[in-house]
Amino acid sequence: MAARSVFRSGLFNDRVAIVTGGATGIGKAITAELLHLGCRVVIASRKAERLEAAAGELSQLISPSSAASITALQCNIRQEDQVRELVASTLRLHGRIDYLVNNGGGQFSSPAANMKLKGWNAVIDTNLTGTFLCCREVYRAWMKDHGGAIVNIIADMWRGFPGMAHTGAARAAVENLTKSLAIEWASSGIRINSIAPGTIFSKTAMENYKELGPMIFQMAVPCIPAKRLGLPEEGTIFSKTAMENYKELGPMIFQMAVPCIPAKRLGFPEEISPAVCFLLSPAASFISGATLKVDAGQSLYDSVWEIPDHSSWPAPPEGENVGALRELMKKLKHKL
Ligand SMILES: CCCCC/C=C/C(=O)SCCNC(=O)CCNC(=O)[C@H](O)C(C)(C)COP(=O)(O)OP(=O)(O)OC[C@H]1O[C@@H](n2cnc3c(N)ncnc32)[C@H](O)[C@@H]1OP(=O)(O)O
Ligand SMILES: NC(=O)C1=CN([C@@H]2O[C@H](COP(=O)(O)OP(=O)(O)OC[C@H]3O[C@@H](n4cnc5c(N)ncnc54)[C@H](OP(=O)(O)O)[C@@H]3O)[C@@H](O)[C@H]2O)C=CC1
Repeated sequence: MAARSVFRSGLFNDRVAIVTGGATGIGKAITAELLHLGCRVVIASRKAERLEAAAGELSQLISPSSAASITALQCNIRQEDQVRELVASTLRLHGRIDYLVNNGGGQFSSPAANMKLKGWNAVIDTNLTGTFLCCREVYRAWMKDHGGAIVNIIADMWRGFPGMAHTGAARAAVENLTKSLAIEWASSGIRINSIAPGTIFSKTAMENYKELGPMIFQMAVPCIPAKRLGLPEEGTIFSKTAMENYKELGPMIFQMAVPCIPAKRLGFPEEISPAVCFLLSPAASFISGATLKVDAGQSLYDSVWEIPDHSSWPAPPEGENVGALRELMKKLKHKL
């Protein structure tokens, strides 16, 4: 991974950052750019092996004359004691914490009606409670008395998040948490902002959705007049083996988002990290409680969620306008 940055090298010399989820995807790009700018970075997530491998790889990017360093610390942000230990270890190691990037998180894709409480809780605990715990611990242990800057990575949930309702709810809550903390902690000199990425491609993000291939069958249901999948004995599509064949197609859901992105391409982690560095930097010294959408306008445009044709909606109230429309439709039908 080659780190590049539009910012002045040495901008973050002697600064210390914690980046959760800093070993993969967007987090890895953020870590690489912070290192390039001279920062001492602690990356934290659950999978120790992956953390160590990323730390080894990213340390190769640090030039011998740089003040930068990278340390991997295992931490499940859902666990209060582990978050406390992450913050304490960082302070033991570096003696300060200037920046926190709450990037660790994620979800699975599922219609809300099918979600188990355990799955709902896993996503809320990770994205909302995990972010809260990290913010609270760095505040209590360091930033309360010394100030600092925090960036929370959220998501494009502005029109809800159909198919991932749990993460939509959690990210909207983090956006609101960002505003509350911006006010509560202003007097400590803490700035806190959010970044809402559009659809960002990375190998690890893609792998998270590999089980979605079989969903392609379910997605076809609205288009089938019988409103259910056919069975093999009916000579139609659904069978276990047919489904197995589509296992590889899950990651295609990233590609399926492209028509809904005004840029007509996916975003990449290296297009999120400059926005994070900007919000951490002195260039953003008057910005707090804000959310920066980094989505090429995706949130203003189209949705991948298809609503099948239906007639389930309650009828409109009878009156002259409904009557007029009915007459018009009758006439049009007659003409056609
Ligand atoms: C396609 C375009 C997407 C655009 C937007 C993209 C956004 C992104 O965020 S991409 C980044 C993707 N990366 C990740 O999501 C990585 C982190 N994610 C996770 O670790 C998991 O998704 C997690 C948040 C659910 C946590 O997993 P884990 O720690 O393994 O949780 P548990 O084993 O405790 O499972 C709890 C519970 O959750 C339910 N569940 C988990 N996975 C699924 C699934 N694929 N389908 C349905 N339900 C799932 C399930 O109930 C689990 O419990 P059990 O029932 O006992 O298995
Ligand atoms: N890619 C996209 O299109 C978008 C991504 N996002 C968000 O951006 C962030 C980064 O995602 P991205 O890089 O794409 O995907 P990745 O799957 O590569 O990154 C998710 C990271 O979060 C870490 N993580 C997950 N759960 C925990 C936990 N309980 N404790 C500590 N770390 C955890 C993972 O590490 P480990 O498994 O080792 O714990 C992993 O490093 C996530 O919050 C994601 O939801 C938001 C909008 C769009």
